[in-house]
Amino acid sequence: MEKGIGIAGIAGRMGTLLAEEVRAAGATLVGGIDRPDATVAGGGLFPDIAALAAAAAVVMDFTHASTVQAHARALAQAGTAWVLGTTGLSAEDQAAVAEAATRIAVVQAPNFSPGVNLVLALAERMAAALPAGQYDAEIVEMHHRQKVDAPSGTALGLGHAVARGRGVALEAVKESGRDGHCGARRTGGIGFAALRGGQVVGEHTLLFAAANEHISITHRAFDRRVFATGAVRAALWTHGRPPGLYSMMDVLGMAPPRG
Ligand SMILES: NC(=O)C1=CN([C@@H]2O[C@H](COP(=O)(O)OP(=O)(O)OC[C@H]3O[C@@H](n4cnc5c(N)ncnc54)[C@H](OP(=O)(O)O)[C@@H]3O)[C@@H](O)[C@H]2O)C=CC1
Ligand SMILES: O=C(O)C1=N[C@H](C(=O)O)C[C@H](O)C1
Repeated sequence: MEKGIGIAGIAGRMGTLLAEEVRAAGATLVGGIDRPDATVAGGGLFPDIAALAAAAAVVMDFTHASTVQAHARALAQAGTAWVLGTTGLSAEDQAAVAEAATRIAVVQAPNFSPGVNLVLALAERMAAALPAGQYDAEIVEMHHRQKVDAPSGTALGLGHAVARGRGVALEAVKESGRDGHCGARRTGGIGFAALRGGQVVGEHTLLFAAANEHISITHRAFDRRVFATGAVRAALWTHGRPPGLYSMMDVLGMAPPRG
């Protein structure tokens, strides 16, 4: 990779670790963008995403959903690959990601840990095997008090995996933020609950609750570094990759072959 790796959000919780992991992988860190007065450990602080995109072969992006549409345009224009970890995207943001992916390689994942991606694959298989009329699917997540979006991107990813397994669209069956007289649970609904507190790195449980048994699968991240090493792996994987919207499953070799 001639130009090296850039980081959007380089001074943030993830950005700081990403910079360390780029160096640990023996790759070149060109620098990143963040708030103008940010201190960056290694590489330069670029004035904006266009300048970073011009200098880097790939940008790892862990910022805020409000940046996504501008970053999509700048990276597509520069022909720079994009590893997108930011969560909380709107439908319009997601459309901008898909548009960029017609021109550049984009690896988008709500969670870059190998363990969560295995859980996502298992979730789809479990949902396909357990009748929706008997097994109520509930997704519970907990994160640190600073997290700004809910449910987490990973929780939504789990919801989509369950919905795929059941052959339905998540939007049609999602039950989020129950409060007050919300009525009885809908058959086939996929429920979400988000807890926030302390410095929890990220915990996700998918529960299938039937009348006579419960099955649950839980992932706990103890250190953000697990996301950072996965994202650097994804960034290196983009080298020479044709335009397209890829997932961490593609990077891990767990995705079904593309038709
Ligand atoms: N996919 C995955 O595996 C993971 C995804 N995430 C996601 O990554 C994102 C970031 O998380 P985290 O690192 O904890 O958050 P932080 O708030 O610690 O870091 C984000 C950084 O981006 C900066 N930033 C925000 N907007 C801009 C902008 N317009 N231009 C330049 N810099 C900007 C912030 O600056 P300022 O503080 O001034 O706003 C901050 O320094 C979240 O969406 C989170 O959900 C997190 C962990 C793993
Ligand atoms: O904001 C975080 O911290 C995390 N965000 C991601 C998400 O929304 O799923 C991944 C991880 O759980 C940490």
